Amino acid sequence: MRDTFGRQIDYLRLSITDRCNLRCRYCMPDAGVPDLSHHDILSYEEMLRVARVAVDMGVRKIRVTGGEPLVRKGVIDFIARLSALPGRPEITLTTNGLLLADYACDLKAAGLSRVNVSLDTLRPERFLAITRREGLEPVLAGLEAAQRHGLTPLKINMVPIAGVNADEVADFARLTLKHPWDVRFIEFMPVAGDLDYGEKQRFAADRILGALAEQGKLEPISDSRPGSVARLYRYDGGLGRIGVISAVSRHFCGECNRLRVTADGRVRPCLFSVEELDLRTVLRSSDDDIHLKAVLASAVAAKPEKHLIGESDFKQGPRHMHGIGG
Ligand SMILES: Nc1nc2c(ncn2[C@@H]2O[C@H](COP(=O)(O)OP(=O)(O)OP(=O)(O)O)[C@@H](O)[C@H]2O)c(=O)[nH]1
Ligand SMILES: C[S@@+](CC[C@H](N)C(=O)[O-])C[C@H]1O[C@@H](n2cnc3c(N)ncnc32)[C@H](O)[C@@H]1O
Ligand code: SF4
Ligand code: SF4
Repeated sequence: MRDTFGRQIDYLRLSITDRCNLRCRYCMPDAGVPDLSHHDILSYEEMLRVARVAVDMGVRKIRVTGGEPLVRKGVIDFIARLSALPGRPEITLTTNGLLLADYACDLKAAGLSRVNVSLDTLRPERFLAITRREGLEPVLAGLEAAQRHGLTPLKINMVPIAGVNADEVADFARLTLKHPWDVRFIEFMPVAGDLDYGEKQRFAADRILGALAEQGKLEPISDSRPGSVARLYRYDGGLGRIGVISAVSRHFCGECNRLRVTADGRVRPCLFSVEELDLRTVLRSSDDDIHLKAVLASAVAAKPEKHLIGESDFKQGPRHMHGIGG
């Protein structure tokens, strides 16, 4: 699939739930999310059909996300069926890691290739302040389990916020000296307007790089994979790599290779789309895949050249990140 700007779209981000066992302040309201009825959420059967058709149209990588994907019942079996699809797409997962120690072995056996784990602090009291829940220890155990079971290369995603956790950038970066992990720092993105951190607390890539440089000399690494969102570096002697995902200050939209499907069956041409396409109605009204293909092709055709953050016509959509999947 090629979009109108010549970009090859071969990466599907599939959100399997909008619910979560954490309440990160920049992602989800304190009260959680209103219950969607069983009927509103795509069944695994429906998602497998979407995935099969997308693979048929050229998708090579599927990322399972959420909300927290590991809280949806039956996720292991779903991943096993995804990874067995004709065309054998690469199946990856983005998780907060809380349940990873319990699931890592089964995820690997189900055919999952690797995991990206979101973690914003290495300090227990801050973990509670940021996520409104306890849980640092299980996440750290989850990282070790994922490494042990070969869900690698393991990536950690950290969103630094000034005055909250940005002073831990160097501590996170130092993890790469001892572990073969990619530690990636992500700029906060204004997806929906009413969450906890404001514009003043953004910690942009230049500040991240400044904090990293204080630790030692960063060697840039070139990443030839198309569609990679991070600029990569390494410290001398480090086992792992350091990434900076400058989604706002220096976007990577020219390399965009992705489509998103939400748990309630909408396709989003862009992470920041205000308009979505309704896949669910089409899924439920016809068994002929031709209609499904047409919706996916329309979403690809509707991909914008780039996001408009910082420009006068940028509009925030109604969905929070937990309803999109990152
Ligand atoms: N602006 C923007 N940010 C993205 C996009 N895709 C992922 N991100 C952000 O990058 C961060 C890391 O995303 P992940 O879920 O780990 O996925 P990924 O970076 O595509 O994963 P890899 O396959 O390991 O490269 C998250 O905060 C996402 O919201 C995108 O298309 N646009
Ligand atoms: C929405 S979560 C879904 C998967 C899983 N629950 C997790 O936390 O990894 C995916 C990613 O989005 C990131 N994220 C959420 N809100 C964000 C925001 N406003 N700006 C930047 N990243 C955000 C999280 O840090 C996480 O890495
Ligand atoms: S970032 Fe992930 S873990 Fe945190 S509230 Fe959002 S969905 Fe849940
Ligand atoms: S912001 Fe939109 S166009 Fe840019 S990389 Fe992300 S999804 Fe693609």
